[in-house]
Amino acid sequence: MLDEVLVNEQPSTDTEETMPCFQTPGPTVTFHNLRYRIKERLGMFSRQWVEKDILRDVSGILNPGMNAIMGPTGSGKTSLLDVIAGRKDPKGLKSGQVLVDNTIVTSDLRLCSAYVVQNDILMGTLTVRENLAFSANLRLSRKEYSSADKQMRVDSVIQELGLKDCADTKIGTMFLRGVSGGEKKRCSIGMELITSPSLLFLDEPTTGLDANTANSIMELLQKLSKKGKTVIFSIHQPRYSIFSQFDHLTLMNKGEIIYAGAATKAITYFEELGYKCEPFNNPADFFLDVTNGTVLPQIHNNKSEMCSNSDEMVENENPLAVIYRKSPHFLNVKDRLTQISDGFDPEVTKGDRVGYATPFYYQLMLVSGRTVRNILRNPQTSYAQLFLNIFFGILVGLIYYQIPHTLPEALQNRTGAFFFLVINMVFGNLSAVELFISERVLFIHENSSGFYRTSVYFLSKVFADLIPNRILPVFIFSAIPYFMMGLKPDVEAFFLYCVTMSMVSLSAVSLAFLISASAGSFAMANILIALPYVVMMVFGGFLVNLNSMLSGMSWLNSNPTKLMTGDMYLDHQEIDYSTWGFWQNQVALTGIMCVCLILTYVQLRRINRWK
Ligand SMILES: Nc1ncnc2c1ncn2[C@@H]1O[C@H](COP(=O)(O)OP(=O)(O)OP(=O)(O)O)[C@@H](O)[C@H]1O
Repeated sequence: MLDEVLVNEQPSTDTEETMPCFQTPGPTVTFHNLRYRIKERLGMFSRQWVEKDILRDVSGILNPGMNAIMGPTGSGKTSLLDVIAGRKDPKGLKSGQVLVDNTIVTSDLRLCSAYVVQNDILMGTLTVRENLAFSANLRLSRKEYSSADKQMRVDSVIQELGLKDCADTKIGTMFLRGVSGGEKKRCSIGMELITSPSLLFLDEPTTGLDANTANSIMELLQKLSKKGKTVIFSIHQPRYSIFSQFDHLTLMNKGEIIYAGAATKAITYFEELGYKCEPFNNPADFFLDVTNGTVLPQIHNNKSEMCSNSDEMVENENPLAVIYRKSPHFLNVKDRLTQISDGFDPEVTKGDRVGYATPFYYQLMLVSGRTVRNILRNPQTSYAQLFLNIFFGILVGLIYYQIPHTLPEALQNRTGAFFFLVINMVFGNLSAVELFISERVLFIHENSSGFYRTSVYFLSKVFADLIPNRILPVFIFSAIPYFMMGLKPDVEAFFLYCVTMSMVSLSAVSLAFLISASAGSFAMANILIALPYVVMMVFGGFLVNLNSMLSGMSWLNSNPTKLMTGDMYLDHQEIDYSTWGFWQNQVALTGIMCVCLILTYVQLRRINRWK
């Protein structure tokens, strides 16, 4: 049904707004002599690195249909899937290449294929339908699809994936019970099927699901593959009903392929090597037992001798991998790969026209809309921020209620009150450090799957957080103590006071954003943010006289407020209270804010998207 809507899909010719997809039937993916190496530090503080090959010269051909990559944990299934899908850091690829329909995909295969990650990454506060609509609106070109078309596409996916009953249920968050695990997985697959890709990658699609749900997910994938799509997935230990749906099986062990070919012929292949699968044994379990060495060859022939006698092998060589490389299966694959390599013209490339499906302003509108909706449906932080500001506003107002105009209280209380206000502006914004940490995985996934640009995400978060959480509460907080303390009842003075408070708040928030985009965890972010805040507090001039401190780093021990007027105090502190002196501070705070925001954006662009 879904495909009926999509069969005539033609990629647009517009470079900016095109996301070419391989047409149905899906492409044939070939990988030639892939060698992938990672570098690991020997110890936490060690300067020495060890290199480890996690894919050792693997080659294969994956045609339209159900292509399973199986193997014990740590065998390299996910790594192979990621390298083929273009999701693994290319720096580690020491040799080999991946061809899709005999051509190199130069631009980004990530943008024209679909990849369903193992842990479902969805916006928990949105419903299934809203999540799917978000994907449709951002990933289908507006030139080709009207709103009604997109709506129809969302409905088809819901129908196709059996999500009708939970279409209007929220996905769920830590505080909100949402759809079941199986429905979440279906929704994750649906997010990708929206673009009707004919090449679909899935990383362990059944992990964490009960047997029936896992089965129904695999039936769904099989249905898609029967319509001509190339479905490639890694899977750990499937039950028989799932295994029987595989067309092609790639069996891996320690970064090498020990069998690749028709799933139905795998048992015969291993039986020829002397292994015996008991009549009621699940073939998938049998293969893993063979791979792990738990089962040994029972019938003895030349090949089985090789399997059990590893003395003949070069050290670290896996006998099963060596036998596979000498098998007719592999020689056949090798022949076909050689033919492909011979006929392959490196100049002809595919995917040059990959780009975002929608323009910047449209992405900004949709992503900001989702962010605002997320805040409204998850308003705890905003309420807490508002409550905190009102509480502290009243507290400061009560402590310094109607500040006297006579010395020394007039001066001492005013400096104390301003110190308290500024500190509250800074520390009251600590919650901003969670902004880019809590959604980091979602951002990386959506950004690398071509939903939106980094700048769009950055701007939507900044605006959606700044206005409800940072600017509105500041005005409420500032107004309460101002009038309670009985400060100058003058519109201009109140306005300048609000500007100063807002700028202090915004620069503190920007610094928190920068830390949030740079740190990988809350714990780290909290440590990093405390440092500049405490330094600013100490060096702010309220606690230490800067002049005396800079000259001798000695503590101020005279009490300047005793016999001084306000002007004298400011002079003593060498604070310029002329008009320019005032605006100088605002310019400095604006500068800090701009620098922090620019660096935050740079950090977001630098976030490592590779696995
Ligand atoms: N980026 C990386 N850095 C360090 N080690 C890595 C990296 N990627 C993969 N590895 C290592 O390579 C090996 C294969 O990992 P991979 O995730 O591909 O295995 P897998 O077969 O999918 O395992 P599982 O079923 O447990 O997910 C593991 O030992 C893993 O620790």
